[in-house]
Amino acid sequence: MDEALVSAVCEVAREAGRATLPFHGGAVSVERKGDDSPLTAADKASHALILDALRRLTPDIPVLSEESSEKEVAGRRSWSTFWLVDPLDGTKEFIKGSGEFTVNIALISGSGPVLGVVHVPVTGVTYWGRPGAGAFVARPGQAPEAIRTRPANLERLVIVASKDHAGPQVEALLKRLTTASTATLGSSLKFCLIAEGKADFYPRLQPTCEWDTGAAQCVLEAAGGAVTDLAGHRLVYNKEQILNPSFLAFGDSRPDWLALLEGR
Ligand SMILES: Nc1ncnc2c1ncn2[C@@H]1O[C@H](COP(=O)(O)O)[C@@H](OP(=O)(O)O)[C@H]1O
Ligand SMILES: [Mg+2]
Repeated sequence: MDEALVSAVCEVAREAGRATLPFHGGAVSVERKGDDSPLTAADKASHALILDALRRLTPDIPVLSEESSEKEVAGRRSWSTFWLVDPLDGTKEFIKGSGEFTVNIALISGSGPVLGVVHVPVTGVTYWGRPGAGAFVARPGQAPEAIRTRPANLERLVIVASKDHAGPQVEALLKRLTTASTATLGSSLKFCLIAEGKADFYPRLQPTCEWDTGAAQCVLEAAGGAVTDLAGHRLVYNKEQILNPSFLAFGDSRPDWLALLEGR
């Protein structure tokens, strides 16, 4: 993959982020999808912009977005390479006006991501990563920097968890670990904090879909971390079900994260 494609995809994510901002921070009208999850005009604007831009950039690579039809979701099984897009991850946080939402674009090849771009519209920060090429962050007005996960210090862990969908087992862990500091955050930002060495562990036992994790998993893996199911297998893509299993995301693979989660 050439660097020009990587830069172009980062620019698509930034443009999509700019398209969400006029809808942010005011009274935003919310529709409910078939599964009762929220949908705003910002999700739709970002989806339309990304679809159009990726189709122009790589006409031969199909695109699957959270806002694609169910027919397209089912049709993806025959694709070997495709763009996997969450045009606005953290819609609940977007509606609250918290700024903890992201634009996510992954390139899936076979069963895993080979490029991931996560953009944070409110701060203008963009993360990207490719296996073997490393992970990077670009902050507005600054040159891109390489990012790496950090070794976990079990006495001073930083644990990140969903603000809206943590669930009882993760909440119990956060209460039990008095030596850890915790941050609850919306969206794929949680993976990015681990990728840049500011947090150690993100346990996720509540449902997510492949588009919620593909781009950020790629950034985290390229930064030295991993995302596994509870049996320790890498989270994979283009599964029969678009839903992911419960997973553990971490920067350092040495600690027994499942034992920590289960209080063993
Ligand atoms: N019941 C459910 N089934 C599938 N995915 C769910 C879900 N509840 C939440 N999610 C996913 O969790 C994401 C939010 O995660 P978090 O709480 O970490 O911000 C949502 O992303 P969207 O905001 O893109 O819909 C949604 O895709
Ligand atoms: Mg999402």
